[in-house]
Amino acid sequence: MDFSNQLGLLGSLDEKLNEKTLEENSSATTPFSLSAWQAKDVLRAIDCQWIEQLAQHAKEDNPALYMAGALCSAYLGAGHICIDLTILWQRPAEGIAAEELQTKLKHSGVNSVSAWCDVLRSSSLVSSAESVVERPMVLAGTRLYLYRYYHYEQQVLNYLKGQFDVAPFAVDAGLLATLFPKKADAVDWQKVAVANAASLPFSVISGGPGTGKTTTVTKLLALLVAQSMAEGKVLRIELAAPTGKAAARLTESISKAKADLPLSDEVKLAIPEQASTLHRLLGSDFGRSRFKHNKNNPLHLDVLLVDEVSMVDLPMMAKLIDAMPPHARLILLGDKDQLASVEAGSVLGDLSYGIENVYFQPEWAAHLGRLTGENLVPFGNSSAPAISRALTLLRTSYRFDANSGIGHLAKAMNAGDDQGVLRCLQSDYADVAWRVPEEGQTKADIATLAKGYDDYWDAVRQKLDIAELYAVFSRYQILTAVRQGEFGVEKVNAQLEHYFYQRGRVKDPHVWYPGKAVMLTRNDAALGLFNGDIGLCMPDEFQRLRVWFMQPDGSFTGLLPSRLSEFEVVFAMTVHKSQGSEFDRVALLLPMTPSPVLTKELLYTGITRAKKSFTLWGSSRLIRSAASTRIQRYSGLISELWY
Ligand SMILES: Nc1ncnc2c1ncn2[C@@H]1O[C@H](COP(=O)(O)OP(=O)(O)OP(=O)(O)O)[C@@H](O)[C@H]1O
Repeated sequence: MDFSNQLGLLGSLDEKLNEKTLEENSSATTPFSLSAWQAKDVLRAIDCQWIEQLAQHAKEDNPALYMAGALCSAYLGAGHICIDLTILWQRPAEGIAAEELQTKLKHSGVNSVSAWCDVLRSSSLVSSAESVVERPMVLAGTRLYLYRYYHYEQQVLNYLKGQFDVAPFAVDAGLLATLFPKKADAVDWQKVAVANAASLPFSVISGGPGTGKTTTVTKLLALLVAQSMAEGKVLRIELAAPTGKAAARLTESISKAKADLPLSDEVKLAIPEQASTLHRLLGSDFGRSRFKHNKNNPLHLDVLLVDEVSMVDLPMMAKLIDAMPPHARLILLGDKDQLASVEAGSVLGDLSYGIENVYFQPEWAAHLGRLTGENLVPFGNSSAPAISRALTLLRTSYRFDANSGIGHLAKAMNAGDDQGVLRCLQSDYADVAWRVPEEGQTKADIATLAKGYDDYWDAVRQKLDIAELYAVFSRYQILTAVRQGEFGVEKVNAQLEHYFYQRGRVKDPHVWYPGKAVMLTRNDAALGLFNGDIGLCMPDEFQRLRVWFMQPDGSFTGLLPSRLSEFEVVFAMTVHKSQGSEFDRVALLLPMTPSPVLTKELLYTGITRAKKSFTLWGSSRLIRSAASTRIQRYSGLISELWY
């Protein structure tokens, strides 16, 4: 979390408050002691620091304001865009009982949510959403935001609302029929998705693993390209994804899917394959949060396709939208059920909130029915909000058939069906296994887990070409749910390296060695590498060890290890870091003790990283509890778009 977001605004607040110095204000009594909540880990040091500074500047004796502000800051740290005072009143946070919060508020004269809102509205630190001015916080109804995040949310909402009234673009139904020649009995949602996205300036296509997202958007791009060619126009298309790995996968999938298109080579050639990271597309100057491309210097494109959108946080989405030229189309692709972004927001989840049940407004269902020849009347819903028009959900997985344990397990986990998950783990599926780790057995478990890397060590010994080695490495991955503790990523990596050392595969785990696998933990401006990029250490032709990174175009760059500053070993990685990647074989390790990070989204994301085999390591108690725990992130997007 970028704490400067909170503290940064104090700079401008400073000026507005007549350059009062901290010395002058040092007599200001901190109006409410936050230390009790900090001691319970409800607040972080940064939340308290921020509020104390605000209190010193504003000199308002207003505990109810500072309580709300501190919680707003803490919730942002946990990934929420705002807090809703109505919800907070009943359920403040883990570690604070509603009674405790309400008693504290009552002591400061606040007896209800509306009284709390009145107190906030009267403060010089809070702007009202009706007439926003630059103050540290904004109150919109009962939702309280830090100013910057309110602004990001408004940017996204204003963009979306601006797209809803655009008249649909013409779509060549004949071309659509060429691209989807077979008539299936059930609705062909891929065809509907293409017709929908081709009709609109903004669209979202969501689907689980193997539901044909890439196949579908490749056909969509083909349709757009062919239509433009027919009009004698050249379409500028850009492909992007949040991470280097996801961009490389998109490049690979699009180039494969293009080969099967039933269209001319001329059309195929005009569809780009090369995807870049969002940072690169927007012109990152790394350390800074500003990008080269923005409203004043928009991207030079007509169509932008962004994959793995579940990983895109609200600030990045706002910056992306800001850089879109007004005439361009934006197509978002992702799996709405995956873990939300590491940083604040759950943009794809919020946009797709009602996608499972709501479907299209009746006239839009009729429009798409005419284009596709599908009977979409049953999917018309007169109460569907405007956003529903932009969404299509792909429902059939072509990767996992009826016999696939991974498919069934993912489905049960996604539905939060804890009994179904256990039944699936106990069944005889060839592609799913379950192990319950026991205390004191870690050594044996690590040996079992390490066996998955046998192929990789063979490849290292044979000094395979780096591209082949990379491919072998990418087939197997150990995932962990947590960073610390038993079965946390740090300990597991150390234990694996030690095991490889004992087996003679690694001479000295404390120095660079052939086969060492690392993941960068920070963007590196000088090297043009990104957080999450994976490097494999192997000698070059002069027998000098280099760490090889795959570039988005599939080529490899070898760097001297001394040039890398922030990285970690990656024989195991967290599920968070695995988003955007897939592996043939996955072992997912749950911690030994309960953890708030164990949610159905985390396990679903871990399960769906596996293509051919999946082993879950964890107790039935923790698996059941995770299946029944959903991540919820507060924002105003759902209420503004869906109600
Ligand atoms: N309509 C279809 N009929 C048959 N096979 C299909 C269909 N659509 C996609 N496939 C196949 O299913 C597989 C997965 O498709 P694709 O890669 O497009 O899905 P995806 O949703 O992008 O997958 P991922 O989860 O890997 O991102 C591919 O082998 C593809 O050829």
